[in-house]
Amino acid sequence: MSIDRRSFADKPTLAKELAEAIADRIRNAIAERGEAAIAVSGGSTPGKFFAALGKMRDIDWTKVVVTLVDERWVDETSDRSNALLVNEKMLQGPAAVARFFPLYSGGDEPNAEQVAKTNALVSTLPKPFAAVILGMGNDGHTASFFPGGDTLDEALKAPGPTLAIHAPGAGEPRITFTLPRLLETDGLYLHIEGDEKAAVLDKALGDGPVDDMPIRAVLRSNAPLAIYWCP
Ligand SMILES: O=C1O[C@H](COP(=O)(O)O)[C@@H](O)[C@H](O)[C@H]1O
Repeated sequence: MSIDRRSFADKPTLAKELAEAIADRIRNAIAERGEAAIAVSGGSTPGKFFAALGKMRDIDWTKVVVTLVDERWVDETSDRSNALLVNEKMLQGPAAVARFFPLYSGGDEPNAEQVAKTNALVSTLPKPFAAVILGMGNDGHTASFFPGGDTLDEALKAPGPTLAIHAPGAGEPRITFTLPRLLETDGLYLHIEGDEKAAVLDKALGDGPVDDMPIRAVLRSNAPLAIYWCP
């Protein structure tokens, strides 16, 4: 386990520093492989980071593909849609020319047919990811690896690329990249804010079952992880 835990004074500073780190990853991937794919989280935390990254002019956004680590099974008109957040906050200005691969593929339920559609799309992503930016809920979930998830075990072990998951704390049905697929990345980041999340992280770093706090599967993987936190 190699964890680099970084603290920043406030949210704008964290957003700027994280955006610069991800921009470096994107530029390096483009220089090495001609294109870059990043997978970002949704929820309430990443808005400022998305805005800071999307404003960067020294990235060739025509060579960038953005996708989500996970999605609520709602269409993009819903204010619960992670895709809506990415489109409104990041894919504006210079970043508007980037391609976006959504995980939601239609209908009320991520059934086998819908997940197959999403998998067909995300299987065309450049590999590895240039960067994967995870978030974390106060229940210790990350991506849509929720405690009590009906496919949690598979989500943490299967090659994927994505699968459907339902959990009591998840609200809607979900689709999520699997952990092995997310670990195929040049850089792995965890972005959390606030004292409550710092306490959840401290707890997750201690002993205990992965099923109780699925973020532990990330923390206990061999992948180098940079944690970005601010109050
Ligand atoms: O539902 C989700 O929650 C997590 C954490 O979100 P936050 O609101 O506590 O920042 C997020 O990382 C994930 O992508 C999202 O689908």
